[in-house]
Amino acid sequence: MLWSPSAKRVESSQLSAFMKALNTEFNLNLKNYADLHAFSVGKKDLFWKFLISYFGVAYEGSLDPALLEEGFENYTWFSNVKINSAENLLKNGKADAVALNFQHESKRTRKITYKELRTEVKALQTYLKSVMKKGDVLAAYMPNIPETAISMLAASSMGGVFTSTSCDFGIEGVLDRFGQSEPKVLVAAVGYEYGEKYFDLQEKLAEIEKRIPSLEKIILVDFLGRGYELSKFSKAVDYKEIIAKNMSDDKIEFTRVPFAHPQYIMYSSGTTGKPKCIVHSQGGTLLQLIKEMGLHCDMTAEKKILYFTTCGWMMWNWLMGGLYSGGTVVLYEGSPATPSPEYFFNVIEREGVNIFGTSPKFLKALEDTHAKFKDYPTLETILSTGSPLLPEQYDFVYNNIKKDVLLGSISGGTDIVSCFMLACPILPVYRGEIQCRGLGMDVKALDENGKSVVGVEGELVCAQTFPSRPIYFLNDANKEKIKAAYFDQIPGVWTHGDFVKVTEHGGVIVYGRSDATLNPGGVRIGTAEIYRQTEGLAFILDSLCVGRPVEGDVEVVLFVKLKANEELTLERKKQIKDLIKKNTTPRHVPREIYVVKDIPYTRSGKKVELAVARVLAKKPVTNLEALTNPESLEEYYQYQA
Ligand SMILES: CC(=O)CC(=O)O
Repeated sequence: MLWSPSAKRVESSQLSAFMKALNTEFNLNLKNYADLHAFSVGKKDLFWKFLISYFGVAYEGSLDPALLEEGFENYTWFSNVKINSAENLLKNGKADAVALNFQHESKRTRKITYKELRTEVKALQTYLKSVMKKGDVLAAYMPNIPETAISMLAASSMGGVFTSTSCDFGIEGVLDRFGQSEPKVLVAAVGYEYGEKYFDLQEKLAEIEKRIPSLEKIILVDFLGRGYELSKFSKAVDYKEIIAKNMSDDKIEFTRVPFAHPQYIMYSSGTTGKPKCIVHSQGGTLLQLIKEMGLHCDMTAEKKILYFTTCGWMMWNWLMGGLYSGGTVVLYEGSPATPSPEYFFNVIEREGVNIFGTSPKFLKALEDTHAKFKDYPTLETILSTGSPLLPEQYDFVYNNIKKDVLLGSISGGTDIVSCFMLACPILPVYRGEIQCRGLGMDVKALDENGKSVVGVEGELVCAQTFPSRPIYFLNDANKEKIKAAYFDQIPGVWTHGDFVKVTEHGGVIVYGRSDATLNPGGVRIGTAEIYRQTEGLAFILDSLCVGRPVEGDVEVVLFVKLKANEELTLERKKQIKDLIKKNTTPRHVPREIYVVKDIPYTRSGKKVELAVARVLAKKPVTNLEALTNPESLEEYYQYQA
């Protein structure tokens, strides 16, 4: 065990208070997290209904029945409820409490109180009502700045649907996404800065305006004040101007919509075709995020949460859930390494961040740059997601960043705009293990016979339906795409595509994507098992491991990116192989180890093993726009089977 919460932290947590209240309400005797989790999945209808009343969610209609059908065939949660997610996200913050604290790499900042936020959302909503109606889509091609959150809240407040990509997407990537979701309104930054470099987006935007026929208006945001030429566009209006014109003291009108009304369109980052458009509900997303923020992250009105994310990653949508608490959401825009990782941590110190979210990739970069850390008195929780957090990274955080901190690896994704496994303020942290399975999420590891197993690797499934499952996919009238994505593999359950182990502590270890598992000699090996070994080596900067088909079998091939001025000598190859053999099994040992200049990553920071595996297996790779560095794939072609 690396850390355990103090008695005070356990007692003062919202999760403990929630469990107590649940015991009183239903005359139960739940004593610990395992009991609470068992209740939440055993009596899921009572659990979700209680969550709604406990957290004071605003809605109209009847909570009965919580669910019309068991199973995953149809979305039938709270079919008699009408709700508005923006109304809920904006209702709890005190007028003068800071809702959004914007921090830019250039040291620009802006703090917006809940009162100011409501006023700006109202102003934008007034304008949007002249262009779009309930059910229409507003797309954002935006950095992580307050205007993006305001656009989401304004669209949601009137029953609009919100979708976003980050500004580093190229034209084709934007068209692949918004071309499918068909927005009426596009909110777009005219430029942004990253790593002290300015990226002017005007040319790209002019092209996008021409190529998305559904667009009726483009709202241009010049948040850096660099100026732009409105005449380059035929449908553009200026964000600041429309806000100034529509300012009023009137309250926002919230359109309550059916619980299963669409809220977000998200995009899969597959490498085998156009991204799939995953549609999430207003009610399901809201409930899930209230649960995760309130119970699992212990976010309150007094706290500040910063998750380092772009608007092209679901963690942005997740972060917006922090507003429900009435606390502060800190938006960080720019490169976390500009001017230095230390500067980024200064933000945590200076702004008094309590919950900080990052990724294993950033933690590794911090380790590699030997960043210096100070004391972060307010920091109580560090979250990490994007890929499995390796055991050595737990050591790094506790030895270098802070000793008394809850290190919560969390895992789920775009498909559920939330998590299956996550942090828990009343449980200890074990090295390399995600603390718990989420409340209301009937998560299991199934072996090859479909049996739920503990202590051995299996396929991650969710055995029962949950409110934040997608309502549908776009362009999927016969539900073929959604079935193929989650329900075809193992009948009756949600198969997530992760290869995991449920531990004896009730925690979970993720070994990688199950479609990227290596199968040499028929034995399933998660890629994270290999990275655990390679990425601790001082000469390796990064690595990627895939299976290469050979004569009816698969051989393990390892690609390594070396640190500057390092070499992969024969001794070092042997060292890698010996280490893998010693700490895993002989089957894990790579047949070949190749040095590459770069490892391909998605824009949300995931290694794209599947794309490399397809290259090696001579299969086509598409949707390259999902990658930050698609050119890196070139050098892998020489290693084809
Ligand atoms: C919560 C997550 O699972 C985020 C991700 O890895 O995309």
